[in-house]
Amino acid sequence: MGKTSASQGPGARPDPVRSFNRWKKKHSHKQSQKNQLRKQLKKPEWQVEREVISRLMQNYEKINVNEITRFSDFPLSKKTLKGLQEAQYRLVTEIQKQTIGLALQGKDVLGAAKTGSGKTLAFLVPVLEGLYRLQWTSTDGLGVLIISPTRELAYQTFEVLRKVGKNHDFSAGLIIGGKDLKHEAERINNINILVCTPGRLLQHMDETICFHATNLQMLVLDEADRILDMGFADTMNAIIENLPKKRQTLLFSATQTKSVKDLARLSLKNPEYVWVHEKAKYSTPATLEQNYIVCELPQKISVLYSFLRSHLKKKSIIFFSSCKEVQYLYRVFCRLRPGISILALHGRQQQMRRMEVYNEFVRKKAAVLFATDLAARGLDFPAVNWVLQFDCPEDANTYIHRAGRTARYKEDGEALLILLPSEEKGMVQQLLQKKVPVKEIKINPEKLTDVQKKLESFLAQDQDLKERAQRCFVSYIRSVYLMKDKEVFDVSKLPIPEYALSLGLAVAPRVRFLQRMQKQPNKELVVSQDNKVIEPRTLSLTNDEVEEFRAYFNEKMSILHKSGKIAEGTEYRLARGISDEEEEEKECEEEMEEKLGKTKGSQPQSVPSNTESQKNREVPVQFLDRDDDEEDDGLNADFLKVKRHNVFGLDLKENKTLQVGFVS
Ligand SMILES: Nc1ncnc2c1ncn2[C@@H]1O[C@H](COP(=O)(O)OP(=O)(O)OP(=O)(O)O)[C@@H](O)[C@H]1O
Repeated sequence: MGKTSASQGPGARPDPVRSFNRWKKKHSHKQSQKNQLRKQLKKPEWQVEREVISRLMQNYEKINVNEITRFSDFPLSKKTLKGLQEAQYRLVTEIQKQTIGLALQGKDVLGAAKTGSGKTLAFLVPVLEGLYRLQWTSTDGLGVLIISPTRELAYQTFEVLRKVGKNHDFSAGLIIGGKDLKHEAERINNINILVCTPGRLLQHMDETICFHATNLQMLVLDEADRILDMGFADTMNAIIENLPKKRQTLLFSATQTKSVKDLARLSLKNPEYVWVHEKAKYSTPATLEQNYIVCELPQKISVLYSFLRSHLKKKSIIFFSSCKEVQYLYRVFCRLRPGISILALHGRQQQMRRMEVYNEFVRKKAAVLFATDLAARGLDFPAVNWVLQFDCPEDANTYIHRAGRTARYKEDGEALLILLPSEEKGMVQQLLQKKVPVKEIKINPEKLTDVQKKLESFLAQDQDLKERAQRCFVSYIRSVYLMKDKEVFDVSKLPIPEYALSLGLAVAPRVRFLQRMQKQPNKELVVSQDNKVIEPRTLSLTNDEVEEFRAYFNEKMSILHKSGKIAEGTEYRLARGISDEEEEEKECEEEMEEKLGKTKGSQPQSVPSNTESQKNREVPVQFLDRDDDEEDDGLNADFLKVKRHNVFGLDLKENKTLQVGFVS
């Protein structure tokens, strides 16, 4: 019996190799048939997406604000939700909850909410969804315009857009000036979502031949109140004229002012008004503790120094009223070495430098940022513990914006306002009217260090610094002189010679406009030609005069804009009345940092290794000696103890000896 007979017999088993091959052939044939069928049936991707979109859109009408707690409760695309989740955004804030649904439904929205309440995502989510819904592609051109008042804010919005929109395929661009127009013009046409500043946008509309917004679907005006405060009303009108009438418009603002409502009337159609904190007891975040101190002008620098020495491990922003103050005091404080890293941010810096400073301050755990109101609105610096308003803000809205740089998104924060005795009554009244809960606290005189002598000696050795001190002096006086609210700002009440001394100057520089004013009859009744008694003139400008002045600059600005002769950033300086004569010298902050690095290098005990010394050189002033750090905790606790218990010791208003001490 051979093998063959056995395999061919009736009970024989089939050859497993042959039957596997047969099965395999049959299976792969079936598989290829199936694949072919699937290919025929498979819909194009766009079509599948279309179906998803129409399902999402059907759910728009069902959005119930009361049921929304997370972004995923909104009918949003997978791409947007993924971007939000990856950026750790899950729960919605009140303004997001109330506006996203309305914006998805295609309505125009005017949204107002406290600072730090999440307005950026409230418009970015609808922006992404709007274009997704239309299956927008790069060939469709410009679909969304987001207008921000400042370059910094535009940059920040652009960064958030990049983060949450990274799973979409749209192209986004940032057009804020600072680069040459031609460079931007070459790229502007391939952008679907454009984040920009008003001045630069209008310049492109006027000068870049291929730039057009005929396909525009959505316009977003962020920080609308600031756009208007900066004198961009005419620019905005001109921009809006260039946009298609059929579009959706979202307008966001932290404060509700008359001018915002005017802009809304001009740019929105039957808008939904969402003012989430309208009925709130306070207009500032509940997690923000707010206090003010009253202090004579010549003491302010020493108060600031003492404050910094007490908060060496904190992150603080100090607001000043002019660039020149920031420039001078930044340099002086670097030399004073309070023991913490100091940075400066103001409108006269080169754009690149502004970005560097912004990023550096964001990165640092403990640092102090000396800033003008450029940093006051919209900028989102994480984990800022303190906002100190060194100079009184122009009005309560500016106060709210400045203070809003801390206590953002449920975090704690503290705000301290320094007021001159002449500013106290008017400003506190305004703040209370605006529902800002501020309490007066006192300075602990034992914690004050007088730095005037040190400033004098710096200035004696450094002519450049002296000139900066003089410019700082003039610039501060001018800023008070130009303030609109004469109830709060009265230049005649400033102790001019003592202020000059406190800056380290031996004599007060001549201020032409002050001299002119002093020549005018002061507090005397003036008799007109027809023998009628006319109101006495005070040393300050009248409201009408200031208004006239501002109108003049706004007009000048818009003419310059139209003729393309203006560089961005200049507009704010003009609007604030800082003349061209005073054009700033070249920035030399790096040079200062380098100098400081070298000084440090000469202290071998604080430079243990090469790498460390290199690290140290990267920052202007960095914990220059260890004693400072050790002292920090005690000082800080003391400051807080005194503050919390409201027993700041000596009342400055009553005890003038302290003031004399500072000006002597
Ligand atoms: N849903 C959210 N979940 C977590 N964090 C959020 C959320 N929304 C916003 N934030 C964070 O809160 C902070 C403030 O947000 P945003 O800058 O949008 O506030 P804003 O209302 O525009 O403030 P301002 O009026 O000062 O410009 C940011 O750091 C942001 O990342």
